[in-house]
Amino acid sequence: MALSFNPRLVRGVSRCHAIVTAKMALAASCRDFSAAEKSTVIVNLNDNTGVATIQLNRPPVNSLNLQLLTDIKIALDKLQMKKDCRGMILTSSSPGIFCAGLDFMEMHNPQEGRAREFWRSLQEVWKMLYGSRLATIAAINGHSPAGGCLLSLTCDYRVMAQGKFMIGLNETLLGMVAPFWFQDTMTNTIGHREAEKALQLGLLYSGENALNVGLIDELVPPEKVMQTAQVQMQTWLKIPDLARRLTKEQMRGPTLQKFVQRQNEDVDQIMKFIMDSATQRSLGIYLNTLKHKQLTSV
Ligand SMILES: CC/C=C\C/C=C\CCCC/C=C/C(=O)SCCNC(=O)CCNC(=O)[C@H](O)C(C)(C)COP(=O)(O)OP(=O)(O)OC[C@H]1O[C@@H](n2cnc3c(N)ncnc32)[C@H](O)[C@@H]1OP(=O)(O)O
Repeated sequence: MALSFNPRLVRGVSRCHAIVTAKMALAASCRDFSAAEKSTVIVNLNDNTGVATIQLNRPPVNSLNLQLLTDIKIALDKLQMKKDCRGMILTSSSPGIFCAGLDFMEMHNPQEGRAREFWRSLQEVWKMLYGSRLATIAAINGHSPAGGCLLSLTCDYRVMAQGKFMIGLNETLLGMVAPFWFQDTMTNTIGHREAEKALQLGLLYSGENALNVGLIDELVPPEKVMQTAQVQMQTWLKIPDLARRLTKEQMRGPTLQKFVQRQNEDVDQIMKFIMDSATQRSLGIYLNTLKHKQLTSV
């Protein structure tokens, strides 16, 4: 079967693989917790406030490949082991793009072993973030489709930048089905009826409409996103940690338990789906759509 081939995308990916690690000047009270020299995340912990920041740092669009997922997991592991860390703000080092979702190169004609590892890493990152003991806020400073939207939905609160940015689970537009745990995370946030529409139609919301349906909690000018997230974090950290954490556990527990029960089955289903030629054909068509910039938000 002939597959669509998008040279522009392939160029983008080889560039992505040459990972750029931004150097940050650290304030005296901040410690750099980045996973490694060539990490695709920048992590800082402010010792005075107990609030950490994880910046996705995989230009140009922070698409989630195996390395970025692994680096997020390492960073979270380290932060959650620090007793004095109480909150985490998730954002991007590239204003204009929070996260473009899963890296197409992990999905397009993958090796099965790598694809399994990739999917398990995504599951692990979701599970850690959704069940995190930390108060978590997504500072969504740009586009946030699909897997990017999922990452933000794992957080306790979402602040998004005003502008022409879009957010949503647009999987059906790719001819794909958002897995049940993507769907559950969305439904828990915006309710069943809105999630039914959003998921079936693959809706990408503008900031205003995302605010209207409760997909985000605040919409602010781009330069105020981080500051707003930090102010909001103080509200969350005023609550005694144990009470807040146990409440979160109770609210999210059933979704996490369902996920754990079906986690292996989910990997098998995804593998069957992604290794299928019809899936690869749809994906190829979508990649051409992306090339011609036909994505629009509602
Ligand atoms: C192994 C198992 C895997 C999968 C299982 C299969 C199915 C199960 C369910 C799947 C669930 C899927 C979840 C997803 O997240 S799929 C990804 C969906 N993402 C999108 O649809 C977003 C696509 N991107 C865009 O719309 C735009 O790029 C964006 C984010 C609005 C930014 O626009 P702009 O600033 O104009 O930048 P460009 O479009 O020019 O992009 C720059 C550069 O990046 C490349 N790129 C963009 N997105 C991705 C991506 N997701 N993966 C890899 N590369 C990406 C793009 O091609 C450009 O490359 P260039 O060479 O031109 O610089």
